[in-house]
Amino acid sequence: MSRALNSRLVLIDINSSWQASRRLISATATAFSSDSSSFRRTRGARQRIASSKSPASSPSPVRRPSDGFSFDVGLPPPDSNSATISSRKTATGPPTVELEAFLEILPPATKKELVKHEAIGELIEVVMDLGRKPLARFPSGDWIISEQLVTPQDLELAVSKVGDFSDDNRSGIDRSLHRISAIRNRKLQIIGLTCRVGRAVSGSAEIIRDLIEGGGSILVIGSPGVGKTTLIREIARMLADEHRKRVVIVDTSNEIGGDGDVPHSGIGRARRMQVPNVNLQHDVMIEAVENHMPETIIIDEIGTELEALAASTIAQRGVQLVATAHGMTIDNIIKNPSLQILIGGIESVTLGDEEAKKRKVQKTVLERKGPPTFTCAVELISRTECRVHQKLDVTVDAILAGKSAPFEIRQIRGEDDVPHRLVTPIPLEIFEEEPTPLLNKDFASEVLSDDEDEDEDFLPIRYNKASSNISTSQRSSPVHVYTYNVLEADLLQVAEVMGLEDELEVTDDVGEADVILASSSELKQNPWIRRVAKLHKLPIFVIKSTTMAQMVKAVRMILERESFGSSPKTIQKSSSDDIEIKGDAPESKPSLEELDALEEVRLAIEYIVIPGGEPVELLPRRSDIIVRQLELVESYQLAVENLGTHLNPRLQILPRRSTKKMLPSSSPKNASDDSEGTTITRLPFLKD
Ligand SMILES: Nc1ncnc2c1ncn2[C@@H]1O[C@H](COP(=O)(O)OP(=O)(O)OP(=O)(O)O)[C@@H](O)[C@H]1O
Repeated sequence: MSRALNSRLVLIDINSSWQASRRLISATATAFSSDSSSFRRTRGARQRIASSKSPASSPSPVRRPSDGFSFDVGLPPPDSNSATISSRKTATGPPTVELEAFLEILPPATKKELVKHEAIGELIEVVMDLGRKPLARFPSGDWIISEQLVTPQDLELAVSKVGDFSDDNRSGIDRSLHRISAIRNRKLQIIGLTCRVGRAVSGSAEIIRDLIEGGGSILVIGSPGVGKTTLIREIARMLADEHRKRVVIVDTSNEIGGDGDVPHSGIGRARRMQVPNVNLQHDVMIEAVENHMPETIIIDEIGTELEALAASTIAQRGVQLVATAHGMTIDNIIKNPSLQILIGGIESVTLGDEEAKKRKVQKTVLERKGPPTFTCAVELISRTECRVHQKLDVTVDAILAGKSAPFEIRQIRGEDDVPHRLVTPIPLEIFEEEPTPLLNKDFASEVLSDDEDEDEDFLPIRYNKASSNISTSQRSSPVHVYTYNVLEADLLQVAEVMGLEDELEVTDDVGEADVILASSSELKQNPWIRRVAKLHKLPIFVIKSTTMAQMVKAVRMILERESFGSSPKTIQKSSSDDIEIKGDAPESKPSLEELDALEEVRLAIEYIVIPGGEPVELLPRRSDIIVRQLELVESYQLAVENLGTHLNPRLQILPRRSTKKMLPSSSPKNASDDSEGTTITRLPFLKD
């Protein structure tokens, strides 16, 4: 197998203009053909692959104005000459010079075995844990190198050959890109090493060349080891060498520019700032902008809130940012409170009736607070495939609205005998979804029928809102939720953003739970969830997908159930084995208007009156509904006034504690037999 990395030196020499190369790369059907010594691309650009036996032809990776650009696959150590470049061989060949530096740190016996592996050129990591067999990681999987267990001497030998470990327990080999990470025992002695082979992979950023050239800030995300660092190293080189930009790398673990004070040539002309202490990364990021006039800043791993803030400051100063963050998808970033700022931050917004109707969404929505720090985002799926979000703001807005985000899938479609195969962009796909159903609808319609595939995004299963087994008076605060296949952290995060974190708790003891929240797929796969629910007499809320919007709905419905619950109900077994939760007074089921009115009260109190200390005037309502509103205000022990008229009663909730208890009345009249502007104290109150 001869993929780009493990292969011989490849020179791509494009004489056409930069624009031409750009067009070339973005062409959907870019085709290559190759043989052992050369390959052609069908759009006129000339390339040649220097024979691995022709070291003299190895160029500097720096762009030469006269001949377009050139780059090599498999980078030499900076002090090596061209001959060392050409020593790169196919995967089945002997290791390269730089790989040899890596192998040097291994115990001789381990090294001897490892070099025999046919895919040595593709080696990713060697893991050495005290008292265990040494392990090699390849793209194809893990491989036990030898039966001999790792000894303290093996580890000592390795440690003696690498630089000092910094406070993130990482070290490197001078002038190489390899990363050595230590695991320590409680006495801080090193008992394990993860030794990663670092490589500069020229051409690895072709897949997003258009984004790089576009000048926008790029966020690269992907799971550990997928190739993020390798990608941004190449981006740094491209921008510095080919675009002559002033690029500064904030290199926290010396992973991008390699260990030692002279940076690896893999970063080209880009400058590199080392970071003395991992916790100072954000300071160095700001220092880079303030002192070195960069046009682009490259950062590996934005992980803390301070770093995210620094990134946003940098972006505000008009500097292009290229950074990585851990996570598989944008959704992960949105749900990470420390990193949320990178996508603009999120907040919970209560829509007015009209707006809610116009948008066809529930009243409380999550929205982006401000512009994202990055223009676009790249989700690295593998070294050869990524999802591109050209407009991060659009993507984030779509996710928050519970819709599928628009994205582009890009692949490098390589064949074993083709050293490089470039971008195959698939046109932007926008998957429009119907807006999720309104929350404030008749709950009766949300009770699931036997057909579990009912077309609802979020449904309480066999649970009638008016049929809670917990009455308002019995309500335990917070509500304890037991989840199946719904991430606890996500749920709590949503509750926090909605300001409801005190009202909801996730429990891992189903006996303590008030409700069950499950994903529909989980419920389908595990019928015993129903049995558990039945046993504990719990309603099951089902969400179709674990998007933020769905979670918001889930939280709202779970808590609204508490707010609106009426008298204690019982869970009854249906004729089938399924649980059926029946209300004993279906006629008391709240109307849509009533739900809306109560929701208005709840939001006013929880978002404005209590946190902001401001009074809120409610909409005029029918007097029977006013009575229900009063009951709800009473449960918060807040004072109210009637600002309306006899025919048009209207409440104002005041930010002060009620000294009286109100008597809920069943008679609408009670709520309204006053004239304009009279206070609600004319309504019947209980004595203190
Ligand atoms: N395009 C590529 N071709 C060949 N090897 C690659 C490529 N990209 C990455 N690698 C190799 O894969 C391994 C992991 O790459 P890298 O360190 O860039 O991943 P990462 O996503 O930054 O990991 P982490 O999140 O753990 O820092 C390294 O050994 C690297 O040399």
